[in-house]
Amino acid sequence: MLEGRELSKSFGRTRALRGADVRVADGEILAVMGPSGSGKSTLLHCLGGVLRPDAGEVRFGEVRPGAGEASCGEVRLDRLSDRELSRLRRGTFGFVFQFGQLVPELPLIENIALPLLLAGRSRRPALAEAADWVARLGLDGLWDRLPGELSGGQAQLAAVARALIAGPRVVFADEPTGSLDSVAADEVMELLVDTVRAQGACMVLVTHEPRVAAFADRTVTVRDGRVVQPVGAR
Ligand SMILES: Nc1ncnc2c1ncn2[C@@H]1O[C@H](COP(=O)(O)OP(=O)(O)OP(=O)(O)O)[C@@H](O)[C@H]1O
Repeated sequence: MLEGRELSKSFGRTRALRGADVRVADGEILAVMGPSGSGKSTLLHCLGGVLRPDAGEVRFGEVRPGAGEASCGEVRLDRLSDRELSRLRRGTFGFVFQFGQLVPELPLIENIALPLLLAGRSRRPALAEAADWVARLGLDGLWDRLPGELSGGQAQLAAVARALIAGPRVVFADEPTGSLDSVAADEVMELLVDTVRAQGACMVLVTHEPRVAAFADRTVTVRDGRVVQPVGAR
């Protein structure tokens, strides 16, 4: 459903990606591991349409059996306009990063409702849906707190809820538990993985931690800007 082929990306003289190939199947949770600076985040950003690769292809959508290369359900992200990319990022993809994703001036409930409000949903139903998430996160009573008044774990649960509330087809998570202790990290991972599976979405999960990668269906390693497939991988 999501595939990067021969992806290359440089920042000045730094070659962050050097022909990376990766594929995420429908409903699959893929962990991406590898040493610091090997290109994991750059790969996630290229797959998620945050960065445009210098070379290579990013394909997203259904590849129907027998429909050939140019199946009509498939989109080439690397060829989309900035406007089309931003629509895809807002409506079809969900993002969770390590830090600082909540809008500091908005209360918890409005932070969670934000994707629905940006998509044009009226305020009342959007806030009602966000309130269901607040309850599910066990954060009842904190709905009007500002992000600065939440613990790191609570803020990260809210960031996950915000990434998932609009039902994205692909979730991109870059070190989603990097700033948390192991109890809060497990809570965040369980919420992410359970919801991604329930929604039938797929996920690209960048992490340094084997404990977090263990939540995935499959793990690949990035080394020097290329994806190294483990022995026996599909
Ligand atoms: N915006 C940028 N400008 C300049 N160099 C960058 C930029 N983003 C990444 N790089 C460089 O590209 C290389 C790959 O970075 P990337 O963040 O993808 O690695 P990573 O594997 O995710 O690292 P980490 O595990 O430390 O987060 C690094 O050498 C990094 O310094």
